Amino acid sequence: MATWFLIVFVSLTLSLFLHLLLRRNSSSLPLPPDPNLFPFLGPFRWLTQGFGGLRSFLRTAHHRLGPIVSIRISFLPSIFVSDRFLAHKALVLNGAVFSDRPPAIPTSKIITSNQHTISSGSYGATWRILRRNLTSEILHPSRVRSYSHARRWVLDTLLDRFRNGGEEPIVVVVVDHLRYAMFSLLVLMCFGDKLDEEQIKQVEFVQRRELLSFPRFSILNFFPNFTKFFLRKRWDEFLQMRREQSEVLLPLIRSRRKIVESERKGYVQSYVDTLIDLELPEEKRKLNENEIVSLCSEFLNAGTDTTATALEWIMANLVKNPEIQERLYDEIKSVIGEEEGEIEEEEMKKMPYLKAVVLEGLRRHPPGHLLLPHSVSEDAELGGFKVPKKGTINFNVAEIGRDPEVWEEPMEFKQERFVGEGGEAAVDITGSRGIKMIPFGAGRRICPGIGLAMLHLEYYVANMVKEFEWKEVEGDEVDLSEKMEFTVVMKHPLKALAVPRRR
Ligand code: HEM
Repeated sequence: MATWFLIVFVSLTLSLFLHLLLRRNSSSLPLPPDPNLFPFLGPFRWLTQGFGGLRSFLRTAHHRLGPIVSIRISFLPSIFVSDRFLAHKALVLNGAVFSDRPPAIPTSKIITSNQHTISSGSYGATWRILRRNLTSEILHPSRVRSYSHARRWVLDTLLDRFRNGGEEPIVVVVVDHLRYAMFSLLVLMCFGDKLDEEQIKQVEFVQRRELLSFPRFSILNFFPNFTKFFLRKRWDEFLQMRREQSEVLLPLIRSRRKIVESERKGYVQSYVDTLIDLELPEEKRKLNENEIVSLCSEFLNAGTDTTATALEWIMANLVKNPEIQERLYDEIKSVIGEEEGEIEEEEMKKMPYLKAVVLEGLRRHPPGHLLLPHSVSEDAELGGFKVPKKGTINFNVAEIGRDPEVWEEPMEFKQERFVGEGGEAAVDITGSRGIKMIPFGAGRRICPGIGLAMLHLEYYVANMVKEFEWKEVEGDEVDLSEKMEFTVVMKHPLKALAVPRRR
């Protein structure tokens, strides 16, 4: 008895001692270096230049101070990491601590219905149930297969637009069509029914307006009590935008609710259907309509802009490098011949060159140059520095994918990196075995849409190249300069001549 007591006593004392020691250690560590001499004033310089300003500011800061820096925008530091080993250590090896999200700023609170979305939710039971619902009910491979008719419908519309009713080649602003196509597809997956062009355009309008207005409304979050008084008009404008979004999405949600409640059998399940009956475990209640609007909005934004942006970058590189496009077309012909009709998903599995082109597109031009902000659930250590609880930490996706230590000539588009032995198989795009590129993030917060996104990218690139030869337009040559919107887009949108392969 006395021995047992002694063992328990010693173990408890030891763990208490270790706990205190670790606490002391992590809290006595310094914060990562701050490039600003005057912490709060410095960021104003790049805030006035938008996200593009932040990017060049970070590049200089990392160059000067190393792969982990901190910047003070509010009272808690924002930490930025550009090193792949540190990213792996935090996101994968220490995922339980590094997977939280910071508390929402006032405008995000409204957009996310108080953090009741997957991307904004704190790391806990509500986030888990929302994420599991999306992955198991909508993004599961068998469910994704059931949407193949929708992908084909959208492809036909897209190709018709490129043909523009005739056989003569036309010049197209590619991204406009790609964006509309991705909206048509995601709106269908979200609300179940094929909507007409007018309705899809309405959804696209309210969603894009929300995405593009982030910089305009971000000022409202600095001292909101003050801005509610002095910037009242801008607050009204912001709230009006949210109301108009609800006016477009709510009728679609309500009509779906009727279908679910009438227990009609035999229809393909949509995302809204899965949300209607979902129970929130912590609050022991179902989602309200406002929360369903936020979740639908998240689904649409997450799956459209990112994919359309990546598609545009890939097509731009195929236009700029006709020899890569021709090799891709040769691969397509070798698998399916020159017959009419779409390339089916099964056939894409026999196209390694296609996959290599898509991966190189994501490496060289990741749609997001940073992840969404992460936060730690307790004080933590990274790279010898302290990461304080509730501070934000983010990872530089673009710098990691362009690291010259890993990628030879990183700014060149070289799809052969991913071909053959030591190629694609050697790069684990999920980052779980080690990070070389993280266009979808890594660890517990990794993009749950990774499978769907890869499918959409491969499917639309392959079918667009099968139907058309994409050529540079004289006077409108491909320019790979970047511009920061919600994602990092082409500063000069791709214009290309779509020449039908069969007339
Ligand atoms: C090329 C297309 C896409 C890219 C490059 C992309 C990239 C990303 C990235 C970088 C993150 C942040 C990860 C982090 O914070 O650690 C993310 C999160 C997320 N993505 Fe995607 N994504 C794409 C497509 C999609 C699609 C098709 C969907 C679903 C329809 C989707 C749904 C989400 C959601 C819900 C989150 C939040 C995850 C969480 O916080 O747990 N994404 N995505």
